[in-house]
Amino acid sequence: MPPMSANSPGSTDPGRIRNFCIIAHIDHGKSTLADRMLQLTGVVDARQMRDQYLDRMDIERERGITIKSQAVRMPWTVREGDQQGEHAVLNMIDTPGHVDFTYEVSRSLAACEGAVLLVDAAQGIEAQTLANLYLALENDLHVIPVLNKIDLPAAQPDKYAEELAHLIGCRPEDCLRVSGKTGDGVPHLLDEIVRQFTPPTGDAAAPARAMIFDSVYDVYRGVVTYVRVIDGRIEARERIKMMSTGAVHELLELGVIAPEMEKAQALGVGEVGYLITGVKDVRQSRVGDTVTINSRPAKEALGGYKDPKPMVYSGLYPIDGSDYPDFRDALDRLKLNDAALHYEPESSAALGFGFRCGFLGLLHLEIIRERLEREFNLDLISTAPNVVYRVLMEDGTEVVVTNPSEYPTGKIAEVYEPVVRATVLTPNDYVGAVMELCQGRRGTLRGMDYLSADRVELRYTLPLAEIIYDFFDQLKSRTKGYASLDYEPSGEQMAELVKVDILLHGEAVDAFSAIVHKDKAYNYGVTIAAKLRSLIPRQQFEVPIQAAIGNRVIARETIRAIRKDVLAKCYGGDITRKRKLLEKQKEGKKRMKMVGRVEVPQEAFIAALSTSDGGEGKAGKK
Ligand SMILES: Nc1nc2c(ncn2[C@@H]2O[C@H](COP(=O)(O)OP(=O)(O)OP(=O)(O)O)[C@@H](O)[C@H]2O)c(=O)[nH]1
Repeated sequence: MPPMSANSPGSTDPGRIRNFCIIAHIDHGKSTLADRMLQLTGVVDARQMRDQYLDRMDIERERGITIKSQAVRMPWTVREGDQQGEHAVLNMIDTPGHVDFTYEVSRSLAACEGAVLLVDAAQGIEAQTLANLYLALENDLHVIPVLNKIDLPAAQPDKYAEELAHLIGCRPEDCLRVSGKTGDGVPHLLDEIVRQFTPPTGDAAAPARAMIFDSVYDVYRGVVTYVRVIDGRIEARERIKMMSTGAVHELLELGVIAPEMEKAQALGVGEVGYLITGVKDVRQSRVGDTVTINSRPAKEALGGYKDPKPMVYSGLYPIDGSDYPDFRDALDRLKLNDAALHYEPESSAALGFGFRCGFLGLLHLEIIRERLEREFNLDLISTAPNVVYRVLMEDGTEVVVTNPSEYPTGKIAEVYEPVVRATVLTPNDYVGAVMELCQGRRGTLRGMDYLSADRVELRYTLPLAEIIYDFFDQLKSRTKGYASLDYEPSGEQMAELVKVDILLHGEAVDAFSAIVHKDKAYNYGVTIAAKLRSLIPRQQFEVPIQAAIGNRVIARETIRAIRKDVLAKCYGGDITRKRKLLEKQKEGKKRMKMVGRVEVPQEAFIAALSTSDGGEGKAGKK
């Protein structure tokens, strides 16, 4: 070990530092490799080791996915090669792998000089391998291609080294081969990280500038902000300033993660660490923002700060109405840790009081919902997710619609819907199936490339609304699980959309209103109407279920009345008496029809929403 002073936080020579991240398609083994690195560098010993050390949230561990990025400082002494014996400080920044969190990935990348591109040697390149690689290249990172899981019998490292080399433009032998599981090849990878990645450069004398690449809420300590120092130096007990808002906070503590929090006196150029200010809300300390010192502030913020905007909305309602206050408190608590979560109260005739919530995507929605149910013990129902529409009225006004039941009724000139640029990677055999699916979802083919003889990249522009439902499940089932998907927002397009209302006994049921493409309106109407018919019990009177666009009914189902058999005791005999009885019954029914209200058990709504095709799309792992 080098003497403490040379490599301790605040006084580390930037020349010794390497800031890097591991990028990979989901399940290609990023967390496992990170675990091995922690062990090999000695920051976690075997006794403390548990799988996926860095994924701290329970949900992360159970789902095996990384939601929030973390950064660990690891000492490494080069074992072989021309730099043998050099004492380096490695900062490994773990990045989330899912499309919903691309913004966090790109911020983490901006804090690094290099990226380890990890590819499962039994699977080859997948859609997020490409997406992450492009993000890394956009951030000017040096990329080390690495094939993982070489211990697997099904591994084909030679084949995929060719593919990877072709993609990056290097030689197949430049692709390293490791097993995160056994540790094979990992020390060599650590050596190569020191050798190939450049150390950070920054102006030590300039006013401090540090980029926030993550910010998490801790119940005991308030918000913990992860930063990478670009210029200057941040010392404990200084007052820091957030450059996007101008807010000034007292710095209570700073330090590094190794892999638990370790207090330090300062953080210098190129260093990665944490800041604690005592603020209680992550919105005050947002990913992408620049931190400077209040007494000597930097003039210009680091570029690239972006406010995360919700892409998908859904109404969340407690199944038991008396849970509403708890639900509100739970959302307030979650918000402290999630700057991207939006919500406002709404009420629905069918579901009672709840909140309209905005999410980055479907996985984000599922995670929040699961956390609400698990950590706060709430039973919730969510309405079909929808995207945000921009409606231009003929009178020139503009309405932004986040809830279908608030779709304007006046004269509409144009409607815009968000679109995404999607990349699908699929084996050659399934190209036809993928194209059929994308076309059925109003996709426009933008390009097609062969990455190798049997692997094709298809690029589509697709309406976001068409993929938030069951697109991913469909893609997987049509390609026997072989295709992978990645997408990013790509503006909006004009579309012929209509609002379909579902009327129960003549009254619109807000929870089922949906904005759909005009060609799909009929299908939506028929499906929901049929589903409700099967779920709502028969009443004393006839209940029509209608799907309508404006005043035009496009589908109808009827729940037949329970017909009391008034003739039961009237054998044979007098036909006029029979007729009289029937007349009377009809009148009774009529009265019921006019004055009666349909008694629909809430369970029926809940069942209809949770099983509808467009209901809770399963985002799953991508
Ligand atoms: N045989 C073998 N299995 C591995 C290796 N590395 C990872 N795995 C397994 O692959 C699966 C996925 O590994 P993770 O490390 O969770 O993958 P990840 O890329 O971090 O996944 P996300 O956090 O969801 O992005 C787990 O079941 C691991 O046990 C390896 O080198 N060899």
